[in-house]
Amino acid sequence: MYVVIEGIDTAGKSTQLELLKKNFPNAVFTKEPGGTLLGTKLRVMALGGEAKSQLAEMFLFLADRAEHIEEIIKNNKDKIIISDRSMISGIAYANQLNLDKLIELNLIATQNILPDYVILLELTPSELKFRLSQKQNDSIELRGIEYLINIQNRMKETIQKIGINHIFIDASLKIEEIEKKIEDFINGK
Ligand SMILES: Nc1ncnc2c1ncn2[C@@H]1O[C@H](COP(=O)(O)OP(=O)(O)O)[C@@H](O)[C@H]1O
Ligand SMILES: Cc1cn([C@H]2C[C@H](O)[C@@H](COP(=O)(O)OP(=O)(O)O)O2)c(=O)[nH]c1=O
Repeated sequence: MYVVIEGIDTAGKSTQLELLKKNFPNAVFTKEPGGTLLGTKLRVMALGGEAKSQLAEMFLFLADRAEHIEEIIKNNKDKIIISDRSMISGIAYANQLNLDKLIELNLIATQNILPDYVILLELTPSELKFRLSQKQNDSIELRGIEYLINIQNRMKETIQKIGINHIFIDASLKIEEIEKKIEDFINGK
């Protein structure tokens, strides 16, 4: 079972993943970008803001995704896999091509493998503004509130368009409330 946690930067993914590690001790925890050896190198390049071309940046993430599917997802298909981000981020953050083309490119990278369940943590603009003000931002986060809310909308549109089993959770709820919703969703309650 391949489960992914999605959400724009600061939505609370890492916070919930720490709790999931306690609640699902036998699951395989992974992430994009950077879930493999090659991926750790691609991650540094992708997040460093070095690429002048947005297309080049997108292909770094796609290369990371292709390696991640081959090495982590296919090799653990009998276990519960819980991943921090997925092709949903890949499609939503690469907004220079249309959605159909991006889905096609991402399905090439994933060998047509889709997540079984997607959990999207959803932020309001004001909560996003507050959370970004509380931390040092990387090159993508520096693009701003409107940019990230637009990405969040694209995440929702992508999840609905592909038709993956999903739950959208208000990221401003209490940490424990979110934890409970995620656990119930994964356990099929
Ligand atoms: N439900 C919540 N309510 C309020 N603050 C939260 C909540 N979840 C996470 N945070 C805080 O928001 C910030 C970003 O959370 P984090 O888990 O690092 O997000 P992400 O991994 O999605 O970037 C952290 O300071 C974290 O403590
Ligand atoms: C997976 C993926 C992530 N990204 C972006 C989203 C994030 O800004 C960054 C990944 O960083 P991440 O480690 O998920 O950041 P955080 O913990 O701050 O949420 O890369 C893309 O632009 N394309 C992609 O395909």
